[in-house]
Amino acid sequence: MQIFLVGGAVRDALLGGKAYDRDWVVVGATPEQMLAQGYQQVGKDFPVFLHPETKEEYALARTERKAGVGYHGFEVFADPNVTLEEDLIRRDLTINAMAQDTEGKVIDPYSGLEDLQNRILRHVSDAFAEDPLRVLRVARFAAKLAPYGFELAPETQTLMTDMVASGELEDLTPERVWQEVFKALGTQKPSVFFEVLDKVGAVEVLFPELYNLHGVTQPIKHHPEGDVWIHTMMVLDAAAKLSPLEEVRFAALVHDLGKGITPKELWPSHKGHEKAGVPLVQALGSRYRLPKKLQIMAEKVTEYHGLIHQGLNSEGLPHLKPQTFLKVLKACTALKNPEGFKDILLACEADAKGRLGFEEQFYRQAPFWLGVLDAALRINNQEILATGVQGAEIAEAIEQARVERIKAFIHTYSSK
Ligand SMILES: Nc1ccn([C@@H]2O[C@H](COP(=O)(O)OP(=O)(O)OP(=O)(O)O)[C@@H](O)[C@H]2O)c(=O)n1
Repeated sequence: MQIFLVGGAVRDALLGGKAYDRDWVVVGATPEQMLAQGYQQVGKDFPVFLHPETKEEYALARTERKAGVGYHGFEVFADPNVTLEEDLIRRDLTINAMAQDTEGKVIDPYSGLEDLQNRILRHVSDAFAEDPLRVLRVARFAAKLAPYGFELAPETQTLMTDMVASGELEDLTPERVWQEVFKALGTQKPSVFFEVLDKVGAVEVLFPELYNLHGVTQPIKHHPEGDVWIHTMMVLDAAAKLSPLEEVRFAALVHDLGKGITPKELWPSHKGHEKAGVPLVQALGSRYRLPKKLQIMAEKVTEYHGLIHQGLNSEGLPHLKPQTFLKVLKACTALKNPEGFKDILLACEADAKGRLGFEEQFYRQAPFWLGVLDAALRINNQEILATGVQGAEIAEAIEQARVERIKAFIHTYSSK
């Protein structure tokens, strides 16, 4: 029986990076023989085993993974009927189809090293087409490896385009699709993921709401670079620079979906696109069964980013009524979760970075909104109760006091 390190761990080590997962493949042993040698089977339908010496590390790794620290466990895949070369040829990309023996020697029957050095994402064989998820995996690797500048091999791009055209992506479970999207959102340049998917026709199939943003124009003064799709990709990458949270990045991705359905007579201002976008974000969220936290932030940013940008006008002066400021804060649950509101502001800052001439303005906008929030939160309940109000009137009095505090803050701010 021989054991080889395979996949991402070999690839990332050769790239000089750090690997979290370590996958091994065993050649020449049956599951029974592995069990007899002390390996522990962890997968029911698929032969996945735990190395006898790594049980503790595995247990620790599972806790670490839960805490989001990373994963250093060992998983051993074994199929007694295949050789190492047969195993590797069934893998997705040549850079993922290298193995390393226990002495550290690299086994590379499909020129993965050459592709790694030339920064090429190339499929190993026709077996690539057996799993349509690989279309998303390749896009995700392009995003993950973007700092190294990887390109898609033309033949791989053609195969991916054919796979998309055949309609098989529609059979993927929402969970598998979302898992890839989520990982891609975590990369330094998530736009690469969507650009690659778009190139092979997969955005139209999987995210028609995003696809609709192509060719939709906006005011040229702020968007000399192009349409809402390009703006969205810029905003997404800006969000990735501003926040490690997938919630913020996803909100940035979907914040302008409404522009894809605004009637042409409302171009390029797209008045009302914020509200119009909310049902689209909801539909996308339920299609992929997105986590609630992520979904809620995306809906809030979509609905309120326009108003948040109008907190201060272009001269830097407060621009909304105190009641409207309070309405936005309440709708964004900022009064209950001030830290969460900061994340909403980050998504709006990313939006400003995707518009020429807005970034500077936003640097004043965010602290201003936090000032408004602080004013709204500075309510002394005792003071309110001392006025003698009772029952339902208490809530009204608190509301009124909040409006007054915001008014006072706006006044001080404007007279500075
Ligand atoms: N649909 C899939 C899933 C996995 N693999 C193979 O299984 C390995 C391990 O898969 P995974 O852990 O998902 O990816 P990694 O390459 O380890 O990369 P990362 O950890 O960055 O996701 C891959 O390298 C690849 O060889 C594959 O060919 N096709």
